[in-house]
Amino acid sequence: MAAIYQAVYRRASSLFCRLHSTYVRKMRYLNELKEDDSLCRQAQTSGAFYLFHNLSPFLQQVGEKYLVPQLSAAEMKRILEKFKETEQWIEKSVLIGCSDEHVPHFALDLGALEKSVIESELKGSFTDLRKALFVVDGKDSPLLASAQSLLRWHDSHQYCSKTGQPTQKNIAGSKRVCHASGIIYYPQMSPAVITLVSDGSRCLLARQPSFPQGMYSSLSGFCDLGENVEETVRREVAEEVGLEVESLWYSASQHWPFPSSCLIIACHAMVRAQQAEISMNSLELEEARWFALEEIVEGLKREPGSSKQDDGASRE
Ligand SMILES: NC(=O)c1ccc[n+]([C@@H]2O[C@H](COP(=O)([O-])OP(=O)(O)OC[C@H]3O[C@@H](n4cnc5c(N)ncnc54)[C@H](O)[C@@H]3O)[C@@H](O)[C@H]2O)c1
Ligand SMILES: [Mg+2]
Repeated sequence: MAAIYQAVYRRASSLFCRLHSTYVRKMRYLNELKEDDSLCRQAQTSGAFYLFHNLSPFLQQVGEKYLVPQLSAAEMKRILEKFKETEQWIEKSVLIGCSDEHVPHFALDLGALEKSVIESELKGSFTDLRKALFVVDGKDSPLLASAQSLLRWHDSHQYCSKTGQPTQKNIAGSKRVCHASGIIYYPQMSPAVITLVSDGSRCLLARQPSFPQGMYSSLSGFCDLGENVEETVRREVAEEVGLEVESLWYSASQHWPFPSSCLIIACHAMVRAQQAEISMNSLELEEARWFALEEIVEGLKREPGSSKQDDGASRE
């Protein structure tokens, strides 16, 4: 009987593997880790850890490259022992993904421990996220951005906004609960739009006062409560440059960690060439003007950092 059961089980598991792609199995596994504290606690013992210090990610320079190292649970234990800290620290970490082989990835902020000791122990440095995003491999950027956003959210949601009592995170860090009121808090992000406005032959770019010298960007703005994406694009273009959008369409979207977690929705918008006179809102913008295609092509040829203040430090 047991042999039949085993055969049926093996057949069912191989069917599951064949029916579901690596991606589907990975997403289901991550979802299980978020829902099941004991499974996630177990996963931490074999996980890989990305380190942060006061929200700055840990990088290692190898030759010209900047790597984002993953530490094993054993290496984490060794580092924490240096500080006479217990492994309980590991429970402060948050789940940020997993490999195709289901090795779970966690992020942990060691901001309460001496930065220089960790840096010299691990031969690397904690680097401001804006600078890190300019130097790491492109595939690591989304990971650093979303890990920092999640760590930032936990750091600023330690207390229930209704009762004032401490909130507790689940092991994965996908939510926090106030046990006094039963309120569950989920990580938040703010939707925002970024819009390339065109009059058919030129496109409109602008500068905020905080931008590094020489940097222009398309218009952006946060969605107001109750607005859809189209309404936000029309309002922001009207508010910032005094133009009426005639038509618009969605282009792409990405998570953006500044000033804190945003979902940036990129759109194209057209205005009538006959009504393209800019009336800039100088409370928000320092400069806004139309650019011809040749100017954009020329500008894109410039190396990042070629202007004196362009270190990305004040970039939005
Ligand atoms: N990638 C880029 O080139 C680029 C360029 C510009 C802006 N951005 C991003 O676009 C987003 C919108 O930026 P913006 O400055 O144009 O917005 P904005 O035009 O809506 O103006 C910012 C102001 O909106 C208010 N605001 C409303 N909701 C807010 C929220 N959830 N968070 C913070 N402020 C809020 C604040 O008063 C803030 O000063 C930001 O995340 C910014 O970092 C990206
Ligand atoms: Mg704006």
